[in-house]
Amino acid sequence: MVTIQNTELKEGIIEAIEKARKLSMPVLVSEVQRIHPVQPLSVFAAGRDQFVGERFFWKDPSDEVVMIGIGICKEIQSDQASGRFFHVEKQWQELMSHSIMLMEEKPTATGPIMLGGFSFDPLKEKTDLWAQFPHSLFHIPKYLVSVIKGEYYLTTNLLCSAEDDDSMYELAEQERKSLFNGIEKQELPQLTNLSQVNEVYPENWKKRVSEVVELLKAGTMKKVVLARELRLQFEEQIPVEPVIMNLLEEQRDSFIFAFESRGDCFIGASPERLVKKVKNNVYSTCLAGSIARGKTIKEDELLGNELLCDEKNLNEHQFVVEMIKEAMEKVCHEVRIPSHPQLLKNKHIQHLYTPVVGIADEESSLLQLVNLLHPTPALGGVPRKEAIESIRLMEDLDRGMYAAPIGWIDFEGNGEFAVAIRSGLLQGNEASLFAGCGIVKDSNVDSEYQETNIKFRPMLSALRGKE
Ligand SMILES: C=C(O[C@@H]1C=C(C(=O)O)C=C[C@H]1O)C(=O)O
Repeated sequence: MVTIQNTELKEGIIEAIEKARKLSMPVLVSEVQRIHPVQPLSVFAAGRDQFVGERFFWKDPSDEVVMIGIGICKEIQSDQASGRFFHVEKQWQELMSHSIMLMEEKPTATGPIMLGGFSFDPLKEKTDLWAQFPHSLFHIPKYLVSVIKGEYYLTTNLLCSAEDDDSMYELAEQERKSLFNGIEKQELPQLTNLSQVNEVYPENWKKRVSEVVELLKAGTMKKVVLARELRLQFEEQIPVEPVIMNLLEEQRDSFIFAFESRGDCFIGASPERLVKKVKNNVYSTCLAGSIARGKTIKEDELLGNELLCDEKNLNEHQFVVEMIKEAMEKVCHEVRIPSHPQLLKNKHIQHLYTPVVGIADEESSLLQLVNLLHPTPALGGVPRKEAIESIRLMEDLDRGMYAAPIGWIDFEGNGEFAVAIRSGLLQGNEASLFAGCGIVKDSNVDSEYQETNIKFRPMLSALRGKE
């Protein structure tokens, strides 16, 4: 039983309405209370009836932060191509600067939070595939359940305008009661049958890889990441809940995310952190260089050792290390990076992995770091500008939010962004899955193709397709 306490939300709403009248702008009121433990996926499922299309699920690899956003209190977007990170940040800071917070304690990832992300390349022509996701899109959820180090919190966010009155309180109370009523008895919908898997023009993709290899041999570029798409058909509409459940079970050490917008859902299990900021502490990840998992422990070790010694993969990895180091040094007075990569093993794949830790200068912000880091050469290439231009021109794919930053920010500027890989877009009874790999001048077309097949597996398996 989730008990929602009577708190000072009503007084907060009255105060926010008065403030909204004085300032002639809407004012956010945010209330946080502790609640009894509740299954995160049941909260997500409970939002299905009233808030389908307005939900967000997030879990980090260490289970430190689990968040479920239900409903939209306010949407923040930007269609600007240049300066989009700062445009979003400005809107967020403005809203925060006059918001009212009702909370006895301030654990991270509670209170007003914006959840969402950015597209890979705002200059790439948008296709119908991503019509439901603007290039920069964040939701401040109406109701947010956060599980922080085993403690459970419910945040209620309401945006009060001059025309509102205190009946808002009764409405919110009714809404959250009906959301939490019988939550433990929630039954998750079943996954429907997968009827078809189509590779989207694989031969064209291979041709593009060869063209890029020639370009790299001839020119000054060193690396370009090329991605491709699988299109899946199901017998009926794909429910999000069982897909999240499968990802949670199978991809334990990954960021699990699901972002609903206007009927579609972008979902995935990424092993790659772009950046995390807690006060002045900054964390990032260099992840590039991949090989399959072995079928036996012995084979797995052999493959891992092969990867750790493989020059092509080590070079690909080094591009990422150098770029992340350079980017972080712009806003950090201390950056620590181990000199050799280690292995990061997920269920279907292993990678070269180098963690990065920094101490940020006082005035630097999380979105400033996102701006500096996205896209790293793990998803774009080297040099960054030329590689992005080549991807824009040569890749027959609208990446949308694939390979782009997805995550959250709280009112104190703390938060985390993952790189949205191992991901897919659910659209009614169809899904698109995305996977790419770094092309360098000694790339072999068939091995790169095989590598993308491995990278489709986490999502394919969660959708119960053939692995
Ligand atoms: C591009 C993807 O993955 C990225 C590319 C990698 C590589 O080329 O080795 C490894 C990890 C990711 O940074 C993907 O999964 O789609």
